[in-house]
Amino acid sequence: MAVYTHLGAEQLAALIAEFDVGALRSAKGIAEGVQNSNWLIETAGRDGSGARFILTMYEERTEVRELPFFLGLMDHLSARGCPVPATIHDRAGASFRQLDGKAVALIEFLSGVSVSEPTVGQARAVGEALARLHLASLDFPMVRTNDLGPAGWRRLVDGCGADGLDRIDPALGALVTRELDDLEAHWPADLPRSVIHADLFPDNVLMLGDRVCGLIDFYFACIDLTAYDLAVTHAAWCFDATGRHFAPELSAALIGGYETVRPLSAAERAALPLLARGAAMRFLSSRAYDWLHTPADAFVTRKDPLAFARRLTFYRDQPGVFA
Ligand SMILES: Nc1ncnc2c1ncn2[C@@H]1O[C@H](COP(=O)(O)OP(=O)(O)OP(=O)(O)O)[C@@H](O)[C@H]1O
Ligand SMILES: N[C@@H](CCO)C(=O)O
Repeated sequence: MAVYTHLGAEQLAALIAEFDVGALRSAKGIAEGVQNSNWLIETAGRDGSGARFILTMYEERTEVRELPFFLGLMDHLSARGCPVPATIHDRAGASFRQLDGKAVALIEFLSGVSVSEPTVGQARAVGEALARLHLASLDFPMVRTNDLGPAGWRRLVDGCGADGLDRIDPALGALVTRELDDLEAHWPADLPRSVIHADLFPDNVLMLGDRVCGLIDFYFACIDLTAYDLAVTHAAWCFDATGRHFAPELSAALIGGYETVRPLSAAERAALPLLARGAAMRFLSSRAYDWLHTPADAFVTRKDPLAFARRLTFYRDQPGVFA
């Protein structure tokens, strides 16, 4: 359960009183998520008819100095009509506050549920929503570089130690070494750049039927190659959880939906196989690092790196899926 910090009722009530949202009525810890602590908050609302919010307490993996970028981006996208939660600013106008030495933000609650077996209609809608996010962020003035690009993957892989990858699977070290060298040598520099979400997995999209109601968890967002974000979303949506089964119909729907809003250039389309290998390497390297550095009996469930090793092999062997 991802509530790492206990907050007492009095402490929560005093915190909520700093916002113009009515008095606290209830607060329930949210089990999903591994990075930060989240509560579903109910208040009386400004007019007494009730209102719901998400309270996020940023734990050590989110850098507080980066919050103005993440929260400012959410406000920017929300103001431009994207289904992104806005932050509720406190009475002094701040988008986050300090509580018990940690940063906390009150965030608009959005309806919807995360799907685990996406349909073609849902994949299409996510593609469209991602393209709208890219276009809506073009005039966002802040900058954050991607610390999980090729140099970041190398850092994580080095952090796995000389035989760490092979302890996960005997063939993993050789695969990663070969692919990482090749990705570093050929990673494109001249494709269009924009804000990217960089982690748009199904658990970060709230849906009702085929409608995208919420894009959440912007804590990896940064400026990078726009088409790389489509590749990340492809890797996240177009396979089963094990990475063994590719769903061509979801792939066509995701990319088709994206292109109804933002057509890819010929260079972006040609780069997709490489970008998808990079996307697979991104999650393979972070999952492998966490796999080796998280005790087996820890509070959080470790995510399987091999599910992304299989995607990496698939993208390497089947570049034609993007033709
Ligand atoms: N704005 C929102 N509206 C409704 N529900 C939300 C909202 N933000 C978060 N949630 C709920 O809280 C859960 C955890 O949120 P989130 O994924 O941001 O946590 P996290 O610990 O930062 O994530 P992760 O482990 O994916 O990095 C989500 O799965 C969703 O159910
Ligand atoms: N979405 C990521 C976790 C956050 O980086 C994964 O599934 O590995």
